[in-house]
Amino acid sequence: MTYGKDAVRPITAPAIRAQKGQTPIACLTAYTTPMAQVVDKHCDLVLVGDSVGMVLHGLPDTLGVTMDMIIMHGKAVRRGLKRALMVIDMPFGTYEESPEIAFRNAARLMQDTGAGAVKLEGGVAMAPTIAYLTQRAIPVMAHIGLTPQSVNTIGGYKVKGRGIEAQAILADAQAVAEAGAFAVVIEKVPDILARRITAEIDIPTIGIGASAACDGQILVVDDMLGMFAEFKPKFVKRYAELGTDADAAIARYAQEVKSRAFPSAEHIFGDAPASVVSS
Ligand SMILES: Nc1nc(=O)c2c([nH]1)NC[C@@H]1CN(c3ccc(C(=O)N[C@@H](CCC(=O)O)C(=O)O)cc3)CN21
Ligand SMILES: CC(C)C(=O)C(=O)O
Ligand SMILES: [Mg+2]
Repeated sequence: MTYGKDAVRPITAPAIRAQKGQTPIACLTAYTTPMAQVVDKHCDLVLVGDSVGMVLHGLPDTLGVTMDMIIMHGKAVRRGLKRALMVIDMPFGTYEESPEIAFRNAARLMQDTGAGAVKLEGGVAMAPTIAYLTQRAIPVMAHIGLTPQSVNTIGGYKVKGRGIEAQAILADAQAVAEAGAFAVVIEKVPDILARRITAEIDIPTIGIGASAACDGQILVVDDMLGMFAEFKPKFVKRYAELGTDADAAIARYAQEVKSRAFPSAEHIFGDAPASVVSS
């Protein structure tokens, strides 16, 4: 191991921040080593999202995701990365209470997984926490608009920032930029609002269901690969249909086992000594 060198991915939080107004920032989630390896080849930023709870653990929302759960996936992702910045979501309940508690948990996430930054949900209300962390060596990505950990107070995963609510979302964007976030995810808001925010703040905006004008885009990798079959929000573009492919492959396998078509000669080992097999 090269001292000091292998620890930092070539793409750092300040490098992402410097992409503002330059070429768009390509981001995806990953939760496992093999997926992280593929995303690392092509994307600038890999998010270990708390969506892992819904996508891989069958939870109904992201609120049940724990530190231990996200740390396990973070360690796996870290092993697959050579280049991209690794960002890890702070789970619900691990940062809202106070900046001090947020620091304790963010430091643990970075120490245990090797992530280069954390992400947390919230705008104006979380600005003091974002400032506290960034002033203490923890790069923070903010997340505004639709914040899935607030599903119970919002009452669903609807578009945010239509009508007068747009003012509050713009204030959130300005607050997190002012507090020192190196980038901000903007989820499920009208195109015109995401455009205006992107034009008005000096940190990169990363859109998900937001606008092509954002400084970057993010999706849940399982969604864009069509692996998470039942989840089809408007903002997800399907670049593959791996869920359908898996269904067909597994159906064929089960049928071939039952008909003894599998395994065939090419999958079995020959030449046991006659003394063993004859009786
Ligand atoms: N697989 C997956 N992809 C995601 O993008 C994602 C997660 N999981 N889990 C965490 C959050 C939750 N997110 C969500 C969840 C639902 C919708 C959504 O559009 N749901 C409904 C509409 C609901 C409504 O309008 O009230 C839909 O039509 O799909 C959007 C983002 C985004 N994040
Ligand atoms: C959808 C992205 C932005 C996220 O927060 C997650 O995957 O948890
Ligand atoms: Mg998340």
